[in-house]
Amino acid sequence: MRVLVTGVTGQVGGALVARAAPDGIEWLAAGRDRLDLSVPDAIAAAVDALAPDAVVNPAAYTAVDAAETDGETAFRVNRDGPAALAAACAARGVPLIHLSTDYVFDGTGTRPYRPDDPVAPLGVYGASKEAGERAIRAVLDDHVILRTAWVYAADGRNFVNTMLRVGAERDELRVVADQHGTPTPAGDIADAVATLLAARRAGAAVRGTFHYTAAGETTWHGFAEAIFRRAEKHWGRRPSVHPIATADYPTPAKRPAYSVLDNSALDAALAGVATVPRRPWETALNAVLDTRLGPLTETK
Ligand SMILES: NC(=O)C1=CN([C@@H]2O[C@H](COP(=O)(O)OP(=O)(O)OC[C@H]3O[C@@H](n4cnc5c(N)ncnc54)[C@H](OP(=O)(O)O)[C@@H]3O)[C@@H](O)[C@H]2O)C=CC1
Ligand SMILES: Cc1cn([C@H]2C[C@H](O)[C@@H](COP(=O)(O)OP(=O)(O)O[C@H]3O[C@@H](C)C(=O)[C@@H](O)[C@H]3O)O2)c(=O)[nH]c1=O
Ligand SMILES: [Mg+2]
Repeated sequence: MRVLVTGVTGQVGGALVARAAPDGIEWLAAGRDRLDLSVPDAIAAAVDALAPDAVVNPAAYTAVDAAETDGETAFRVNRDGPAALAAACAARGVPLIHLSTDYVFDGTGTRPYRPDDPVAPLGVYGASKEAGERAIRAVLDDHVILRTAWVYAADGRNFVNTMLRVGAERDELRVVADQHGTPTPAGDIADAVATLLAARRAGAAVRGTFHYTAAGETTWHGFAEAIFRRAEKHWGRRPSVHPIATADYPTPAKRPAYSVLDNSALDAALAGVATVPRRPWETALNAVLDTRLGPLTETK
């Protein structure tokens, strides 16, 4: 089974193609040079040229604040590109696994969001991703939309690397403590996608919208504290992180106050076929930080 993977310079796409493909699966890595989501008219030809048996689409416009003033690009990349990709999959009769986000929710929920809970994005990025989900559902039955959240990897533009950069320079940081979610490593998402593909190859017909994150929940403040708890073992110092309210950290885009995702639908869909790998968020974070900062020694 030849699996076309987009966004291979990004966190999730990069983790996927860096990972050994499951038995019988071969990755076809397609960067922006081979498949540009902002040129929807060229997508069918790009897919035909690669002739995949399945497509995974982690490529996206992910700059949440920039999207507020560049909605045209965000919608082209996050809605029109995926729509064309889904149409190309439909024409070839192959499935699409598409990545989406917790930012499709408005954050007024009081229990973890289920895949069929109503969406109401607060910002342009979330709206463009939500529009992409709808566009895929409209043209391709054989799809999996996998929403995840708060993604990071040792390399990449993410909150962990922002905190490490700023925390290396300053002794005090201020981080919002009233937005709740679940930090999730790109490598774990890649493992979940690989599990889905292997299940698919074994004949399981998993279709629809699902959630996948690490286990547990925290706030951006709690995430920052955990980052520095581990970094201290490497650095021998620890900056203090002051909890603040969202109102005290103004950003162009509004973000959900609560976007914890209920993962049980995915586990249920794969029950009896495969176990979806999932670690507690802080266990996963510590492993990624040790990769990023080097091995711990006894003396540190
Ligand atoms: N990052 C996060 O915190 C979260 C991400 N998600 C979703 O998960 C998925 C993966 O995110 P992540 O890996 O973190 O994203 P990254 O921001 O790390 O990478 C984005 C990727 O998309 C590619 N890309 C951007 N524009 C285009 C385009 N016009 N044509 C082709 N490729 C393009 C980039 O390529 P290039 O290097 O050329 O720019 C890059 O490879 C996305 O769908 C995202 O919406 C969901 C929740 C949280
Ligand atoms: C750097 C920094 C951020 N913050 C706040 C701002 C914001 O509310 C929160 C997170 O900021 P970031 O900009 O790093 O994260 P953000 O870009 O909002 O991350 C999102 O990216 C997209 C792609 C997704 O799909 C989401 O799941 C989510 O991961 O932390 C502080 O309070 N203090 C700080 O020093
Ligand atoms: Mg950001």
